[in-house]
Amino acid sequence: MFVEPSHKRESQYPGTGWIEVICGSMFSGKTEELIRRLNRAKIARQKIQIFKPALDKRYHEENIVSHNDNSIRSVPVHSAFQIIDLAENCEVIGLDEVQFFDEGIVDACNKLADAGKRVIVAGLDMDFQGKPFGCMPQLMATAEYVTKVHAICMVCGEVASHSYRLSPSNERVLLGETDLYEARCRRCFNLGENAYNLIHSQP
Ligand SMILES: Nc1ncnc2c1ncn2[C@@H]1O[C@H](COP(=O)(O)OP(=O)(O)O)[C@@H](O)[C@H]1O
Ligand SMILES: Cc1cn([C@H]2C[C@H](O)[C@@H](COP(=O)(O)O)O2)c(=O)[nH]c1=O
Ligand SMILES: [Zn+2]
Repeated sequence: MFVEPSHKRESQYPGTGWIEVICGSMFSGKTEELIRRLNRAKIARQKIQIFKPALDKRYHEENIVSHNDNSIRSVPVHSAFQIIDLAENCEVIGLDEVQFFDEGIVDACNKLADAGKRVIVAGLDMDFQGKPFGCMPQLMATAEYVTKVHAICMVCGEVASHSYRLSPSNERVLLGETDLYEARCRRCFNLGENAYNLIHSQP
């Protein structure tokens, strides 16, 4: 479990912030982990602000909601630039679904961290094709802390790191939940649509 860096760090190096990345497949618990960290910052009476890309309106217009129905209030934003201004007066910034932000998000997160803020981002590390998703590689490279969380493979019950798309669409962005995606391990992801037959017919 991730434990926040000591407050001593802040007094040793005043004005130094940092970036935390929470990544993994769909259903791996990224949003739950983001909410957990932000709630702890709230308990510590830190000023927090949470953002999500405006395009993600699956569960709620404003709230960030996990597949487990945990939720926290957030501000939908259209571009990375908006975040710098909106986050000016807070100490801790949370971003969900960060893979959907434009490429300016990497600079924005680094500027905020340089300005002494704790920046916690959660996002898909891979798309439905198993390719690195948007800004995620750059964010992971420039973050101080990277946590990869895992789901359970819906086919075989192993640890899952991939998001398997159940529809034939090839668009990179296709919002959905269990209607369109399932978590899979590498083997079942590569087996594709035959995975259930192949895995469950083995002696
Ligand atoms: N295949 C799965 N593996 C693990 N958890 C799953 C799976 N399918 C549904 N869940 C639920 O999803 C929750 C995690 O939701 P969430 O934090 O929103 O994940 P993420 O943001 O990574 O998509 C789990 O606590 C569990 O209740
Ligand atoms: C793999 C993949 C996912 N998406 C969409 C599907 C969901 O709306 C979000 C991910 O949500 P979660 O909180 O991580 O479960 O992203 C997509 O548009 N393209 C993809 O390749
Ligand atoms: Zn599997």
